[in-house]
Amino acid sequence: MATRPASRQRRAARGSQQQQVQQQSGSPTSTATTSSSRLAPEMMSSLEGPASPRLVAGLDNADADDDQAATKENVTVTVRFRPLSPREIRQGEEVAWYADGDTVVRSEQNPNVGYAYDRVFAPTTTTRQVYDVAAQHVVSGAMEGIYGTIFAYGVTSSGKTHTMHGDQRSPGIIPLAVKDAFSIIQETPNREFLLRVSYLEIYNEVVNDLLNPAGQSLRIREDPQGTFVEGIKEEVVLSPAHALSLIAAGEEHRHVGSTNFNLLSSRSHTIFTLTIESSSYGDSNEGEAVTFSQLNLIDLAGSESSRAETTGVRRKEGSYINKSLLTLGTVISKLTDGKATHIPFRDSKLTRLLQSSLSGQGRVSLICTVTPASSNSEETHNTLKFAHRAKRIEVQASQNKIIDEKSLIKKYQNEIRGLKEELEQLKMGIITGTPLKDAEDDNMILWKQKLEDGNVKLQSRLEQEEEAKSALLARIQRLTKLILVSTKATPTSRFSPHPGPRRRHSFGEEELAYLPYRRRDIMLDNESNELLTPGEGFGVTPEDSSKEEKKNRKGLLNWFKIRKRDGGASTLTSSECDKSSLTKSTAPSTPIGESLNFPAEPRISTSLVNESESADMLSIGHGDFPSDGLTGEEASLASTKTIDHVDLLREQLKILSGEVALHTSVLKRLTEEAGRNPNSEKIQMKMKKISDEIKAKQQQISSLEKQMPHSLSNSQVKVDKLDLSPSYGELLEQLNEKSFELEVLKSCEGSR
Ligand SMILES: Nc1ncnc2c1ncn2[C@@H]1O[C@H](COP(=O)(O)OP(=O)(O)OP(=O)(O)O)[C@@H](O)[C@H]1O
Repeated sequence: MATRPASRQRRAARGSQQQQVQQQSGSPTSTATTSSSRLAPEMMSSLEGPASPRLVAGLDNADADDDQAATKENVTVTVRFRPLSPREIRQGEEVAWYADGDTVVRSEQNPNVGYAYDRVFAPTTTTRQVYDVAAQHVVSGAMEGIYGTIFAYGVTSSGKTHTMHGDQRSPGIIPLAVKDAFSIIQETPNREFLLRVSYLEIYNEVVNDLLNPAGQSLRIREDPQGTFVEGIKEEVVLSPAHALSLIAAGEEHRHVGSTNFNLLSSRSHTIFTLTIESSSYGDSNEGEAVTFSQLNLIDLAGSESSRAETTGVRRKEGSYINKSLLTLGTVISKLTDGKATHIPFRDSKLTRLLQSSLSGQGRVSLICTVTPASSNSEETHNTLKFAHRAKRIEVQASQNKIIDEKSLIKKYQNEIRGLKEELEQLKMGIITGTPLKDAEDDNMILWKQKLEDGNVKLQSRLEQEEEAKSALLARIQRLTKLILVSTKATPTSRFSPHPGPRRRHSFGEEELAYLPYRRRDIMLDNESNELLTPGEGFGVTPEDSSKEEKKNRKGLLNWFKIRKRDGGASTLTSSECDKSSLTKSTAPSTPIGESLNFPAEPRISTSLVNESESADMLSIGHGDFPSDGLTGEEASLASTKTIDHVDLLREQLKILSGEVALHTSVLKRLTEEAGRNPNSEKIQMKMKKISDEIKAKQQQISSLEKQMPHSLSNSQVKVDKLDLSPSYGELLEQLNEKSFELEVLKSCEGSR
């Protein structure tokens, strides 16, 4: 008996070699290749491939009609088999369903029962391959303004979280999509982008904000653009590592628990949303509508049979999960039966939030995860029927444009434009409406008088001008860096209607730190058994991947850190911004940067720095600032420096908090591992190392926090010391703006 499940399991693993396997089993379908004609007619669905990525309205010549243009597509439906788990094999489970070729799932018991989909992935398929077929076109569409939704559906323990989040060896659809989004920006030099993320869970029919623990029981509201969650926190993201660190922080708050079937079972549905705005690059975008879309990446909780849990909290969770999934099923049935007059979207939070996607706005990809195991045969059959129905949903892939006031990128672009004009005026000395020439004449007299008196007021005024210019530059630079552009120097092409060469992603260690090293280690078996599938290699050779790994060893988080320091350093120079002081900037300047005669930062880069450099950055502290008893010039420069320093401190705090979240997440996983392997010294050592790192980072956080008010009050004192004219006072007020992050947050919330 022990060998039978293994041979069955191998059969499921060899979808493409099914002919040979079926001959072994003597199955009546042994001569069949992937043929839909053998399927019961009512069970066949279209065998066409997944919707191809198409640009609906080319941005080059988009006019009002083009904007409305839409292409009808069907939801992309794929089925992913996971391998039998060691436990299932030990228990003598047999294969009940298997992949018959690339597009058909067939029942082992009744070979006439089969279902066809856009693609069926055998257990050996890597998540990278799943991504290429089931997700890439949705992600690239979203970057072009077409709403996109990708979700994993299946019974508990069938592999949804493995598919959507993955592990460090095999990152899931979410990290791959995040990485892809940033690669697309890099490959699109003619446009500028603003990306923000939100992350929520629906737990027991309550919507919680995973990025903000205070955001519990949020309300779902509607506006002409569709449903949205009121008060959800949105964060502008600057790099893949930044976005992934937010997911890591969010995962800390997600509800998971162990069930009879899965040690780490998701007890809530999660929706990770990437909001993408873009407009053409440069100053010519004034008045142009902004391309806007959202990409929803959804990890559903798994439906559970009554044998899963019979008591307590898990049972209650299970019934909420089942109810919302049932509503999802009903909604999909009604959407596809053509006669339904009422679609019960409002019957569950999940369907309410998915309403726009399911009613046809944008691309949808449904990845159904299934286990071949015979004990789950009935549940798998239900999943297959659900997937089959969903295939009939029609969606419209149309590009979305929005008007100014809804757009955050527009808000920033306008503000940058305004500040640049102000800066020009300041340079020409006309900012207060008092011609500088007159002022200069006055000042010449004053100058003589002051010289005679030994007063250096003019000097001070020149310094104030410099300071005001620096402040404007700093503000422009801070806003500019939120808008992402490619570092490629020459804009060559607009969005290409044809997909470009396939992007291959490699991740830095820290980017995936929130994921378990190898999720399969924590299956219910309490043993470190391998599932019978080879490790995933992302379609690259081990050699390639080890090279890539080395190249990215430090991950993009470090790039993010050093970039901040570059940004800080540049604002510390004079308004003329001596380029030689910024030789670290490896990428070409953006036009905005050039026109302002200061080097813009490389906003997408994989430049690597080592830990000691980031430690350097953290050591920028009081020592860098002039002590009391400064000359006017020193005080003036110091106030600018101090304000920039406060910004820098805030960003360092943000980065450190992200790192603490990542480390805490790793520690949590290690603790669970230690519970299962109490004698493993290696795990204990790792845990100690991680806790030490958390402590060290927490100390850094508290020392930075102590510096914050000190820096601010220092700055205030120094600014007060200067005898400021009202116009300079106004400009300096900008230096003392409220927290930059708070402002961004407010804008994000206000933009809904
Ligand atoms: N394709 C796969 N290849 C290898 N291992 C897999 C695969 N799919 C799932 N697994 C393993 O099976 C176990 C259960 O998977 P996972 O937690 O992703 O299921 P789930 O559907 O998200 O469950 P739940 O609904 O209970 O959260 C995990 O240990 C996971 O690593």
